[in-house]
Amino acid sequence: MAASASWTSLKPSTSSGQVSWLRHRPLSAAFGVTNLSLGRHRDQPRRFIVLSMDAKPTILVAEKLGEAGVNLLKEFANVDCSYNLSAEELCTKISLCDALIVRSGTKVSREVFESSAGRLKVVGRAGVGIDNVDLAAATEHGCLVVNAPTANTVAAAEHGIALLTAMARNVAQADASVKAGKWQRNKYVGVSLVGKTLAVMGFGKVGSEVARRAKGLGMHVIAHDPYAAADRARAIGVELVSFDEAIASADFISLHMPLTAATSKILNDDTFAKMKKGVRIVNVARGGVIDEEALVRAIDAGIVAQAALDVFTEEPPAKDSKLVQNENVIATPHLGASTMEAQEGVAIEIAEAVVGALKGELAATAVNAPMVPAQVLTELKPYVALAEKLGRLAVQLVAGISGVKTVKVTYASARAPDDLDTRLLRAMITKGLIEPISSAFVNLVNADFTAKQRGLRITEERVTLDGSPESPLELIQVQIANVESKFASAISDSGEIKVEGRVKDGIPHLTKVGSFEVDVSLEGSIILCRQVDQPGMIGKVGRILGEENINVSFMSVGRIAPRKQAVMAIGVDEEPSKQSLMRIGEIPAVEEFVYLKL
Ligand SMILES: NC(=O)c1ccc[n+]([C@@H]2O[C@H](COP(=O)([O-])OP(=O)(O)OC[C@H]3O[C@@H](n4cnc5c(N)ncnc54)[C@H](O)[C@@H]3O)[C@@H](O)[C@H]2O)c1
Ligand SMILES: O=C(O)[C@H](O)COP(=O)(O)O
Repeated sequence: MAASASWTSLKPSTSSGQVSWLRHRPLSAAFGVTNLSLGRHRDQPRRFIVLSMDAKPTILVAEKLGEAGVNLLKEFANVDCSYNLSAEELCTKISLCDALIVRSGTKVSREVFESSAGRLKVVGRAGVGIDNVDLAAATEHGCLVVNAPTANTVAAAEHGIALLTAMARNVAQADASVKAGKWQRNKYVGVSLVGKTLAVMGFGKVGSEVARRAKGLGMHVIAHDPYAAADRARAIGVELVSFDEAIASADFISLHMPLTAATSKILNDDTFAKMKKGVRIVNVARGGVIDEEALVRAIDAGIVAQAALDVFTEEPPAKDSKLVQNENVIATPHLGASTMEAQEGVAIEIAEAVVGALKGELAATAVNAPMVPAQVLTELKPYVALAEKLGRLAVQLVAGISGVKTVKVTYASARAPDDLDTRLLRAMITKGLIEPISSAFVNLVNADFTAKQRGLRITEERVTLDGSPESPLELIQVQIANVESKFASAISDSGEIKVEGRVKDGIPHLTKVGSFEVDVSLEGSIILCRQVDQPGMIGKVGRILGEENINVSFMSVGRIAPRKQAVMAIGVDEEPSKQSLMRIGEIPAVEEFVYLKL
């Protein structure tokens, strides 16, 4: 990563040693949006992705969404409800959209992200499953993916139970028979559920609700989920067992895991062969977790007595699908989430998530970024700002020709290590490090990816302090190794550029530069001066700035010893002119200085 292209570095000759300053390119270019709003009162929420309030974003709703959700979106954005778009039409439209909302019927492929040319900032999945969204491509394009993970849980669980009971009592087949004018009471004798073993595969939100309801029907419920907590299962009277034990002992198997590389075709010829003869299968998860051809074979072989399917590998399945046409199979057209209540809930949940994300709030339902619970976020907010600003300062201290490759971040906290999630802080430091020197748009979603792509290695260290863990962090330190600095005093005794900051009264402060203690609030911009400590320096610098009507927000001097070298940190609200900066550099006692834009 070369720290040069976007800065103007001037080096006027002075009698007092090296003088240099850096001019930062406009932030709006880094964000790739127009009218970026940087002005922020300290009480305003910290924004992560900032879109101008006067440029209304455009949201494409590509599948039917509950009215309440659409109305919420319309309060904030231009909403384009265009359903049944072809892949080409979606790719064409997407370059004009800031957000896209889909259900399970739209493939949000890599081409969609590429076609958006960076404009698409959020994909909202109005439901749970995100297997129709190319998450890797979204992350690489810095596009946040949010879903609505809770609003349809009960609906899906109820549909699972509906299929379970309907299958056991041949409801669908018997109904069709009666409508065909028949009265086949002997043909449609069913099986009872009470006392039977149900294996719930995937003990997440839907799976656990199915388990709870099945217990109410008098079933013996076991579950398999490699990631579920045994005590959560035990609490509702469910035993967690291995995959093989689950499928071998079940009379009924209900699938509730996501479709992933590991779960794809998890029910196949081999696994069907291990099941009890006459097992009955319910699938309201994803069609792809079953090898559908193997299921037909297992039904034909009498291993599987019946299957009740809401989801299919291809949706809709082929009209002549052997599976769907099998008389021992009942099928519904992906109706798990389709209740009035669930759809209203999902629509509101996704509309709020998408609008929040477009406003720059951190999403609680982010799929490709760490979820930060609101409470944690509130607590971390000033540290998030501190982290970005330290990154921004540190990289501006690097001399133009040096390449930033290794950054070490140290967090000092009295909290236990697992009580402080630093992913958000690391992402913001990365953003601060990369954005001033590139055209990259860095956010919580793509921070790690962008750093890796640029060969930037960020290591983190935790220092556990004694004392009260009331505040999450005592200080953050950012060190850049193996570089030269525009401001030699920023190099610590161990040879790295080092900046350190703390939060004081909710405001981020720079508290150390190199080996010098300073104290300046990280607002506006900063001038760092190394000088010979002597009376009148603050006055001299203050007068130069005052003559240009530059407001000084903070000044602090950190020195080795009286009358020896000192570093003066001056916070300014406005950008001083080159002439004023040159005049500061020409003050005889000033040995070096740097102007840093936050
Ligand atoms: N048919 C519908 O309309 C409908 C509605 C809602 C949800 N769903 C689908 O149901 C599934 C579950 O949804 P959820 O909200 O309960 O999700 P969830 O994330 O809460 O639960 C999924 C569970 O599966 C577990 N799991 C992951 N890999 C596993 C594996 N190899 N073996 C066993 N368990 C594994 C996870 O640990 C997790 O506990 C998803 O596929 C979702 O898309 C379908
Ligand atoms: O994953 C889900 O939420 C369900 O499969 C529902 O999908 P749908 O929104 O397309 O009904």
